[in-house]
Amino acid sequence: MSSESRTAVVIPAAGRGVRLGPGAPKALRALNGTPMLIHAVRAMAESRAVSLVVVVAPPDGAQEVKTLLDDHALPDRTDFVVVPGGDSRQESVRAGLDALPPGIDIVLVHDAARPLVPVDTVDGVIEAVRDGAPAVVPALPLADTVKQVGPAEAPDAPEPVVATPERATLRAVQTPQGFDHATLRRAHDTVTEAVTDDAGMVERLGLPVVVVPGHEEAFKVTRPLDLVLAEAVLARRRANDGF
Ligand SMILES: Nc1ccn([C@@H]2O[C@H](COP(=O)(O)OP(=O)(O)OP(=O)(O)O)[C@@H](O)[C@H]2O)c(=O)n1
Ligand SMILES: C[C@](O)(CO)[C@H](O)COP(=O)(O)O
Repeated sequence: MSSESRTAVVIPAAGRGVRLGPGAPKALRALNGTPMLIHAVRAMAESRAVSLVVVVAPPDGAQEVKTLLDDHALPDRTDFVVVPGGDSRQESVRAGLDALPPGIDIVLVHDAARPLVPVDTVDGVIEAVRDGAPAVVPALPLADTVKQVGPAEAPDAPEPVVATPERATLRAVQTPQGFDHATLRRAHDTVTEAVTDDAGMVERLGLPVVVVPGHEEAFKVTRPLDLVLAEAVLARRRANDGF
């Protein structure tokens, strides 16, 4: 695929953010006074390769999201579309794919909940798809040892550990994940099992998925402490911009 290939991003932003606790839908909560979704949209539109961003809004929040995008400065070279999402991330991504116009060669899928991904990570994913990989995930090695557990023998009993996977072979996967458009479309048209990421659907087609370096700042805002970390990262960026 050449550097002329047209790249779009689907941003699933329709989740509630239950693990973050009560409040507005997660993507609409503020970081340094700006909705998380706007940070995520800016992070993706910062890549010069991205010409279209499809935001998948909470089912009852599409108009609110359109207004948000209108009210915040975004690059002129990028087009924006907003569609309502579904009950699961997988359904929301599919709604975003359905909104893509003809002529898109590369599709990135990026969580609104990863608002601080650096543009170099985005461009690294795009480059790997351009180089011929049908599916690309940014990922980091694990810091913790991971245990596989079995079912507890009683509701109050502790879970038994059944295995310790070799940590050196494990990676924590982030977004944006990048795809040849036809491959991702086929995956969403074919795979019916519930999966937690889009690359997992391509794996089920038997096609290769490759890893490129992720970034610590591409972490997912999932629990309350992640908000503290995100604010700290933004404060550090502001301080660095001051020099
Ligand atoms: N029905 C859904 C569920 C999730 N997402 C999006 O998928 C991304 C990753 O999901 P996650 O972090 O799990 O978000 P939530 O589902 O909102 O979190 P929780 O499970 O805590 O409710 C988020 O940008 C979220 O908005 C979505 O578009 N549609
Ligand atoms: C897509 C993802 O962010 C990759 O790590 C992750 O799988 C989303 O999972 P969640 O269950 O929606 O938090």
